[in-house]
Amino acid sequence: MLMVEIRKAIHVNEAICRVMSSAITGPKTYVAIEDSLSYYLGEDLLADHDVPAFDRSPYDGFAIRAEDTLDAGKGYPIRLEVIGEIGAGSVHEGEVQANQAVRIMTGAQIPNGCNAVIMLEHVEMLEHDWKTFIQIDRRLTTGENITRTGEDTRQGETLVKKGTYINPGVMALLATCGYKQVPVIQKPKVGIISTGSELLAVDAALEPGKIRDSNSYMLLGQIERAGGIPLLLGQFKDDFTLCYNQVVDALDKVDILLTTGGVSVGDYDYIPAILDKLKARVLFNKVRMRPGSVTTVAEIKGKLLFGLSGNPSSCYVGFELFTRPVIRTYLQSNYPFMRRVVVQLGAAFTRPNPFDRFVRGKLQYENGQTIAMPVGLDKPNIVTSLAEADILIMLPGGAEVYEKEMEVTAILLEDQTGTTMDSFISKQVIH
Ligand SMILES: Nc1nc2c(c(=O)[nH]1)N[C@H]1C(S)=C(S)[C@@H](COP(=O)(O)OP(=O)(O)OC[C@H]3O[C@@H](n4cnc5c(N)ncnc54)[C@H](O)[C@@H]3O)O[C@H]1N2
Ligand code: MOO
Ligand SMILES: [Mg+2]
Repeated sequence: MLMVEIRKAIHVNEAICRVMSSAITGPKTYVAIEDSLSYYLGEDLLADHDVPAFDRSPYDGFAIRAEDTLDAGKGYPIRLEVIGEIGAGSVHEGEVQANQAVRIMTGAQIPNGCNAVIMLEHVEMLEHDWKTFIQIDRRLTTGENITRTGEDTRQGETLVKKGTYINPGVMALLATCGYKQVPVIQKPKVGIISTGSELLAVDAALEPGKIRDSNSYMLLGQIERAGGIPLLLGQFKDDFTLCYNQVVDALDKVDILLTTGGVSVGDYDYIPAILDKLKARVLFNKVRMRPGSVTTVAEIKGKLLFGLSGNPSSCYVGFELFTRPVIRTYLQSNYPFMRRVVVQLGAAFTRPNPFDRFVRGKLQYENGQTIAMPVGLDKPNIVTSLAEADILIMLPGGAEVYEKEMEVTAILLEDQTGTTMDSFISKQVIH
């Protein structure tokens, strides 16, 4: 009689800890600033100069000396002679004297001698003896309407820390500080092998008993969202030698390897045997979670292989919980884990489950309240629910029944900010 292997299921937190203890960090490299979006910064970004580097005008108007306006008031305008004009990028030569003004545009350097700016709309202009004058009927204070040197930041300040996700705002700072080439952490190459004799290519017509391979493309998107470079290595039928050779071949080409399917206890589930033959160190092969309980992670010569389930929802959740933080660690992110929020559950879950559940859901905003609304059928083989999902609703296992409007924790899938492992794990209920 054949014996079915009984696997020891471990808690999700324990599984995360085991994976993270084998996660490695990637090397530093340089990319052109125009290509730097979504990389992680490889060095602290320091201000190479005061920003701005000179006092400048925030308005189109006139640079003046505040002391010349001491006697100005409603009905008692004072008059200044306009002795020049500068646009942004130009500098007024010489020193502005008493009762003189310079017409100035937004962003232009404040001329020497001036200490205030008055907006164009607040003066009256007049011509007299071929000269231009402005009339001002209010008193200005020293420093009024002047953007000060170093107001934004001071030279030497750390503007962005190493390990920060480069968003468009960080790109502005990189440009401000003159980074044509940006130090970043190299993105990991993450290989995808789909296994299953039932799998068809995406452009193939359906045949009896067959399905199109959707996990490959789902994982491709998940890898990119996590910050890795996906490599589609193909779909392979359930044949031990074929799959074994593909895995061996792939391990040479990638930093992290993902397989989908063939990881459970079925007759054609060859991933466990492949890991065995590779003499891989299996970190776990059963997790107390739904979906994704069959997720298997192993280490082979310093590389992690994620044996993700073939079931689409299980594959998706297994990736987000275990592979994503490994990719983010490779990228040297300071916050490799997904952030969570405490929200109201939008629909009841009355079927108790001994395993922790990660329900695909979306955030909704109703009457000032944030609601975690489950999307689609909550079964591992479901693919349609994934399109709408932007959160995983965590429902800790046990005898509990989850009523609508109860407070639950939702993991944010689209958020790039992230959090630390300690903070991610401490928010989960430990059994
Ligand atoms: N006797 C038991 N049977 C099963 C168990 C168990 O503990 N004992 N676990 C179940 C759970 S839970 C899951 S999840 C699945 C895991 O199956 P595998 O990871 O071995 O995956 P496959 O058997 O290859 O396929 C499962 C399912 O997913 C479809 N699939 C596979 N690859 C793809 C793909 N690339 N794109 C779309 N869909 C895919 C496949 O056709 C199957 O329907 O095992 C349960 N069984
Ligand atoms: O591994 Mo299965 O995904 O628990 O659903
Ligand atoms: Mg199977």
